[in-house]
Amino acid sequence: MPEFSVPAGHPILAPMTLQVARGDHICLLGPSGTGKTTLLNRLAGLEPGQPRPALRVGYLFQEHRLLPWRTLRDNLRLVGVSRDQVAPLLARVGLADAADLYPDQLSLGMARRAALARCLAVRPDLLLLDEPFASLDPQRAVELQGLIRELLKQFPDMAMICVTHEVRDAEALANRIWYLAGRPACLQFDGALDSTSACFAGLARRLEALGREAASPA
Ligand SMILES: Nc1ncnc2c1ncn2[C@@H]1O[C@H](COP(=O)(O)OP(=O)(O)OP(=O)(O)O)[C@@H](O)[C@H]1O
Repeated sequence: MPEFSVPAGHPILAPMTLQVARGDHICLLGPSGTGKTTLLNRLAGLEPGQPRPALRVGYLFQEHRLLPWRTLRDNLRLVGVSRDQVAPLLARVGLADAADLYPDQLSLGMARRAALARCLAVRPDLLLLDEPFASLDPQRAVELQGLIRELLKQFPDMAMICVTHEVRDAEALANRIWYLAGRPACLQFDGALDSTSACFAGLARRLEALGREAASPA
């Protein structure tokens, strides 16, 4: 995977160079408003003046961003999914019967899964998820988490970076944690996640302490 960098002079992010390996499953945590979405945009090559990234990126935005006047089938066809592949792709995300529905006919959870299908359509090297569980009821959130875990198993070379506010999401999905904080924001923690409960509890306490430090005046 190529190196990612943030140049000096960025309005909210400190200069940094980030290495992401194939198959990395990273959860990106940090206080609200720190710049987590901005960092994802940077990684996706969406900031003004950035060149196209040298890898395929699937980006699940906070909103589904499907075209509301097109069916799911057409939304997928427009990103290059062949006629034959629409049904299998929708089946992968549990929407086998939804090809002819419009985005407005979907629940929030279904729309997010449809958007996830569109991300997968580009066969991404890097999957970016921006708060995928936000606003879902606990049952739907657990279902989506299970689906994402399954997809990560099916695509072992794909790297994932998932923004979340819940340390528990990291426990379920990640093998690595980034903690972004400060102004300008930088990665104050980048480490492997050992999901044994003792280590995990220690990590959660450490991230909480980093959050308190970041929030306290200098
Ligand atoms: N180019 C820019 N110039 C100035 N400010 C910016 C720029 N890009 C983003 N911001 C501001 O930086 C802040 C951080 O935004 P961002 O959405 O990335 O944070 P976040 O950590 O994802 O927040 P949340 O957890 O609440 O979703 C916001 O107030 C945003 O308006």
